[in-house]
Amino acid sequence: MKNNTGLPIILIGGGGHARVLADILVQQDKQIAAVVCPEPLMRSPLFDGIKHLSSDEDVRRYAPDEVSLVNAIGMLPGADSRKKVCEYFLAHGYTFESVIAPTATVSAYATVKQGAQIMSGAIIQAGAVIGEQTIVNTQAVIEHDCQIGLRNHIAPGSTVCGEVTTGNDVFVGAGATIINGMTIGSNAIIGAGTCITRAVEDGKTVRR
Ligand SMILES: CC(=O)SCCNC(=O)CCNC(=O)[C@H](O)C(C)(C)COP(=O)(O)OP(=O)(O)OC[C@H]1O[C@@H](n2cnc3c(N)ncnc32)[C@H](O)[C@@H]1OP(=O)(O)O
Repeated sequence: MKNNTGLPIILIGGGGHARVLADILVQQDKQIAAVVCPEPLMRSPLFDGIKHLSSDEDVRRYAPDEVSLVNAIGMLPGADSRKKVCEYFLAHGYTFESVIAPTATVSAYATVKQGAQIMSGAIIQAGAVIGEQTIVNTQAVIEHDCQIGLRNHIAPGSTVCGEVTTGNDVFVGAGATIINGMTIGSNAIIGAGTCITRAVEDGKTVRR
């Protein structure tokens, strides 16, 4: 019941993304020590028997070398809670665990950076780099040699073709396609179902 750092895991967040992550961690026989959520936890067998902490300050009763964190707050356009949690705990010396679902396919020649989350059925091809804290969600495809920045969310079913570069805090909506070689600026939002055929500037929202 250990994770890959050998430390018990604290899940920061108790919503839908947290339950999907908990499902993966349980499948991998990893130890979830606690879930942090200011509201009462949704009744779910996934959280049975797991300690409920209600604030980030509660986490600080654990020393940074006693636990490993998983950022279980989802990322939707315009919401910055995931980013704030990340910055707060890194500043206090904690480490975020990466999560790679057993059904994800990650090339041995790809790089998945610290705290990234590769969800069920996602595919990461050779030469791709997935930035820290980025979510590659269910069945998303990151093709060869893409450079995906820090804290992106590549939502379910989206396709990022070869040699695409994204900045930081980019959101790529469900089912979107980015054709090969494109550059997507930091904080850009790509609407669900959009096909991107031109570069997208920092902070731009593009929809169909
Ligand atoms: C596990 C998970 O569930 S992960 C979550 C995955 N979720 C997603 O991928 C959702 C991504 N979000 C979107 O695509 C959003 O709609 C955004 C961010 C592009 C736009 O959001 P907003 O600016 O708030 O748009 P809003 O909802 O107000 O809609 C404005 C108009 O644009 C339309 N619109 C919204 N999104 C899209 C889209 N992706 N493509 C085409 N039209 C859209 C709306 O129908 C609406 O049209 P109307 O004025 O004719 O009624």
